[in-house]
Amino acid sequence: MSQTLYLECYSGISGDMTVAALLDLGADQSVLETALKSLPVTGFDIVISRVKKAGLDVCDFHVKLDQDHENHDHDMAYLHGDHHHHHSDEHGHAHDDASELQHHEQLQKKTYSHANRGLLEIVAIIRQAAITDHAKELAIRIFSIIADAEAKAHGVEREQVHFHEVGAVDSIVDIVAVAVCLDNLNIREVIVPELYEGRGFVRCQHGIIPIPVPAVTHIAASHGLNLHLTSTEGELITPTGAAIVAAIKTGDQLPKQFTIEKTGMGAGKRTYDRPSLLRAMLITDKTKNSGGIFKLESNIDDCGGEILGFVMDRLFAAGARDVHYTPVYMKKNRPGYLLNVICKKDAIEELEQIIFEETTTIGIRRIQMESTGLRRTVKRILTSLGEAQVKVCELESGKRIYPEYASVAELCQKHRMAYQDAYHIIKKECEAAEGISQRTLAELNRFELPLTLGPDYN
Ligand SMILES: O=C([S-])c1cc(C(=O)S)c[n+]([C@@H]2O[C@H](COP(=O)(O)O)[C@@H](O)[C@H]2O)c1
Ligand code: NI
Repeated sequence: MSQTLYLECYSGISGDMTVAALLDLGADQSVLETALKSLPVTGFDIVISRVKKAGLDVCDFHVKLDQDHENHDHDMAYLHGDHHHHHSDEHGHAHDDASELQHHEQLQKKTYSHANRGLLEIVAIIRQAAITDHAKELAIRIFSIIADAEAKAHGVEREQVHFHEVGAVDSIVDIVAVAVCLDNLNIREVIVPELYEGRGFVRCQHGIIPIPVPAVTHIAASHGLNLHLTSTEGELITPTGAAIVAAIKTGDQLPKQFTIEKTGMGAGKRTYDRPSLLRAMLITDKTKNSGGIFKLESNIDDCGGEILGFVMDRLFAAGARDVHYTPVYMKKNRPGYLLNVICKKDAIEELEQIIFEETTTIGIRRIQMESTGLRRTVKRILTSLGEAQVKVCELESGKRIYPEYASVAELCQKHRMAYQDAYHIIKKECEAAEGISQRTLAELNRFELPLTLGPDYN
């Protein structure tokens, strides 16, 4: 069964935090390790461990790079210190013709080592990995979102974007790992209400850039992400984190009522004034699974009574909770009927097919509704007239018994009695069998009205 993931981003989000949170939620570590070994990329190793964050036991996913591939991603002095930039070149992102040629040569190779990759090379790397098509498609989607944001930030075409930090080995590993873990957990719905972000400036290979960094603002703008700015000094949302959310988010509203099946916590590497944590939860939407009901509606002015009677029977037989018609005056003053069908979500498809097949309608409206129901049990109780089927409903003030129509009608026929008489006997005897005693007037007085009614209450 597919699951709903809720990402709680109170300390922002990055690639490694997401992988760690998903592993903590139960993504298969050996599946991930096999997937990452199949990447045609050298110079890295992964370490999965437990660390403490604000005293909490949290999963950590670390991509260990060899010396040739090391960057400053987790070096707070480099990111936020005022020492001089390590790299003298503030390189742009556009390819010239020569580097374009070099790219295409490299696409032919089976392994890739340099850090300044373009989207085409990264896609080629992902395609060669031994991972599912769904995971490949997801990883490519995340990188494409980053490529579009980088293109906007640096004023170049998407194909000319040359990734630096975000195209380095650790980013490829993080993004492929996120895709493999989500696929492994069979997650199809993802709710991310908001992303908390810090403020100030951060150093990257181009120089010192404002927070949220441009790649993040472009991703947030193009994909409707809700940002929540805080007074924390520093970058809480990385471009990779924002792109992951943009690629997988299916909603930003948590259901009104849900249960938590599992929680996972992933550690971030950077230290700020708040613990660097990403909390992920697998949740079940209780409004969908229990009270979630729908009304199907259709106005019909050109369909005979026999057909409407017949379709009602078919709808009930196919699982409709209720079916009824309301007489209406439609356009051009035509008398017609409004067909109302109440049903559960999983019955919608079949019921709509029946309505289209049987009636002349060419459109059905669908409305999701909320409902409240009393707890009820259907019981068969032995009475002096025979066995009767009743519904026993529970209210705060006590139980109520409702004899079922078909059962009362059967006993009426058997004893040649009037319906009301049989109903009365069955109800009384079933109430006694269920221990429902006759209540006094004081017990029944729920509106706190005077017990002796005055002359105004005629
Ligand atoms: O590498 C590039 S081009 C780059 C661009 C930007 C822009 O916002 S533009 C920002 N950064 C910084 O790189 C690190 C790593 O990001 P990951 O997404 O790979 O974790 C981060 O601090 C970015 O702000 C790089
Ligand atoms: Ni950039």
